[in-house]
This record gives sequence, structure tokens and C-alpha cells, in this order.
Amino acid sequence: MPEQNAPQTDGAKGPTHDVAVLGGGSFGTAMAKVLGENGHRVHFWMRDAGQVDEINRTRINSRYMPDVELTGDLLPTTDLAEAVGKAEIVFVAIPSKAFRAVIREHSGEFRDGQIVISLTKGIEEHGFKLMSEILQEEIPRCRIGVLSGPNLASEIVSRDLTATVIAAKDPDVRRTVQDLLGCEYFRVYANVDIYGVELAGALKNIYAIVAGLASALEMGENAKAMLITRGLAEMSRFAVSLGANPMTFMGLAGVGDLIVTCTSAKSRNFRVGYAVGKGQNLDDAVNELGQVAEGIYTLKLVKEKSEAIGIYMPLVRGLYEILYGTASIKAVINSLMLSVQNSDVEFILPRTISQ
Ligand SMILES: NC(=O)C1=CN([C@@H]2O[C@H](COP(=O)(O)OP(=O)(O)OC[C@H]3O[C@@H](n4cnc5c(N)ncnc54)[C@H](OP(=O)(O)O)[C@@H]3O)[C@@H](O)[C@H]2O)C=CC1
Ligand SMILES: O=C(CO)COP(=O)(O)O
Repeated sequence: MPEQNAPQTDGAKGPTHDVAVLGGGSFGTAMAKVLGENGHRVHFWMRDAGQVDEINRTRINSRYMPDVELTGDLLPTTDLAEAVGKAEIVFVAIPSKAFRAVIREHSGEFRDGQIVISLTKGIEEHGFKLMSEILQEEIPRCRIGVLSGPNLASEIVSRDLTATVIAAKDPDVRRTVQDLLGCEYFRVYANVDIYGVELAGALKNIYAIVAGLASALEMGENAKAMLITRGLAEMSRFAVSLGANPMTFMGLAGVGDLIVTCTSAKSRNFRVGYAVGKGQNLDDAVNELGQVAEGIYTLKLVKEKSEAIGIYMPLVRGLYEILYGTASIKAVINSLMLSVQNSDVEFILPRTISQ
């Protein structure tokens, strides 16, 4: 039987590993839970001593996952040096705004060849750097990868069936992460296109905000399909111009993540868009959320970058005008609907057809 058709032995636990998860928010907690349930010893770093104390006493992270009991061998700590020092593999779930500062402050703690995986879906303001590029700059002696896909934390902690993508150049990194995380409810597919996988995860947050807005305005199912599909065209066009593989956008990290965040009120980015669509101002919507919505920062950076490199992104521009400019939602919708009617799938058609 060819290898790809061989029966899987999901649920069979391999050897126990020491792993670290940096970041005690929603996604760090979800990944720590999967790793713990898979039998690994999880050094779970967060900056808040009260949160460490609470998880030690109650096995609950009440701020981010109040209804979820954290089973397995989880060792919460505020000592990042100890967590990284004990871990064979480190997963980083720190919002993009704080990502470099945390890694830089502790760069001396990481070891040569240690595997470090970013879980973060954002872009750094200065220089348009993705998190894997920050890791490469700050801890170049480590082996780096990126995990991204349709992965709502609130569903993973409920053990709802989920798939994700590990992207890394080193096949040993890809295999190691598949073995550590894969289980009966969590499947890990592999890709070598780190840049595409990572950029897709950051870009789709923008379209989730757009979809939330559309939902608040009760635009209908046709409009939802149009926004998701044209969002995919736009993000693919942009990413490919920066060197990503267009096929990545056909996979879980591309269209998969776009679908889940554009159709679910469990997405924080969707919820911010929804609140703005209902008339709330952006700052209030973000404060009320109390968790990170990376898309509001990514939007600014992508708008600037797309203008600098001459890539047409009408949804990005329209959303920017609504969130950061003075345009009304109605005016932006009108202008989008009455703009030049282009070819479909122009981002993969030969130029002669698409012009
Ligand atoms: N939640 C999800 O469904 C998914 C999230 N992601 C990505 O994971 C990343 C993290 O998101 P998520 O966990 O959901 O975010 P949350 O808002 O739920 O939590 C953020 C976490 O980051 C911590 N943090 C913030 N600033 C700092 C800092 N300066 N130093 C140290 N820790 C800090 C917070 O600590 P404190 O509580 O002390 O402020 C908190 O533990 C994001 O890029 C997101 O896009 C990816 C896939 C799914
Ligand atoms: O990336 C996510 C799901 O794949 C989570 O999206 P939000 O950050 O919008 O909640």
C-alpha cells in the first residue's frame, strides 16, 4: 500500500517531550492544552504571576478560557528562561506588537538548533516583517517554522475537529511538529512555503473584519460569497507579488482560514467588524473585545505596502477608509460596486486574458 494511503494511528501517543508555549492568551492556552493532552510536558510561560498561580491552583485560565479545564502535564511559569531552557521545542503565541521585544529580551536563552515555531498571525510595523523573519533575525541559530490555518482557539479547546499547516524549510521540523500536535481531533498538514502560509494567516484577518461589517449590515449570502472570493483574489495577488506561492492560498492556511474567520462570530476580527458595522467606534470595539484583533494593525501596514508596490487592493483600501478615514460605509460600498468590472480569477490567469 502506498504510504499516503496507509492507515493512520491517530491517538497513539509517541514519546513524551518537553515543550514550551510562550503566551498565556487564547491560542497559547489552546496549543498548551493539545500538547498536554498528547502526553507532553508543557512549560507554559505567561507574564502574569496571578495567572500562573490561578492555573496551578485551579487548572483554569479564567481570563481567556474560563470554561476549560487544562488537563495534562502543564507547568505554568513566569520564568521564560526556565521554560525555554527545559524545552526541546518552543511555540510562540505572543501578539505581533510584542513579539520581537519578548524574543529579543530572551534571545540568549535559546539554544543552537532548537526548534521555534511561531503561532502568531500578524506583521511588524517597522519594515513589514513577518514573525518568522523576526525569529530569523533575533535567534538565527534556531530552526524556525510557522503554524497557521483555520484554528479558532475556542473550538480547539473543545476538541472540535481541526486541521492546520506547519510550514518550515527543514523536513525534520515539519515532521516533529506533526508528531507533537497531531491527534484524533487535530491534524497537521505540511508546507514548505513559510512566507505564503504566514502571510495568509495575517492577511485574512483584514477580510474577517470586512465580513463582520457585511454581516452587521445584513448584506446577504451572495455578498458574503463575493467578499470571501474577492478577498482571496486580493490577498493572493498581494502575497504572490511579494514571493509567496499562489497554491498556498488554495490550502488550509489560505482559503481555509479565510472561510472560518469570515463566517464565524467566534473570530475576534469578525467581531470587531461587526461592532463597527453596528455603529460602534473602533477603539470602543477593540476595548470591549479585550483580546487581540491583529487585523486592525495589519490593515494599515498592508494598505501602505500595497500602495508602495502598486498592487490593487480595493477591499483593503475601502476598509481603511471606513476604520481610519472619514468615508461612510455606504459610500465605500457604492464605490466598490461601481468600480471597473475585472476578470474573475485574474490572479492566476495569463496576463493577456486578465487584461
Ligand atoms: N485565538 C485564536 O483563535 C488564534 C490566534 N492566533 C494568533 O495567536 C496570536 C496570539 O493570539 P491570542 O492568544 O489569541 O491573543 P489573546 O489576546 O487571547 O492573548 C494575548 C496574550 O499575549 C500576551 N501578551 C500581550 N502582550 C505581551 C507582552 N508585551 N509580553 C508578554 N505577553 C504579552 C497576553 O498577556 P496578558 O494577558 O498578560 O496581557 C496574553 O497572554 C495572535 O497573533 C493571533 O492572531 C492564531 C490562531 C488562532
Ligand atoms: O486566526 C484565527 C482562526 O484561524 C483566529 O482569528 P481571530 O484572531 O479573528 O479570532
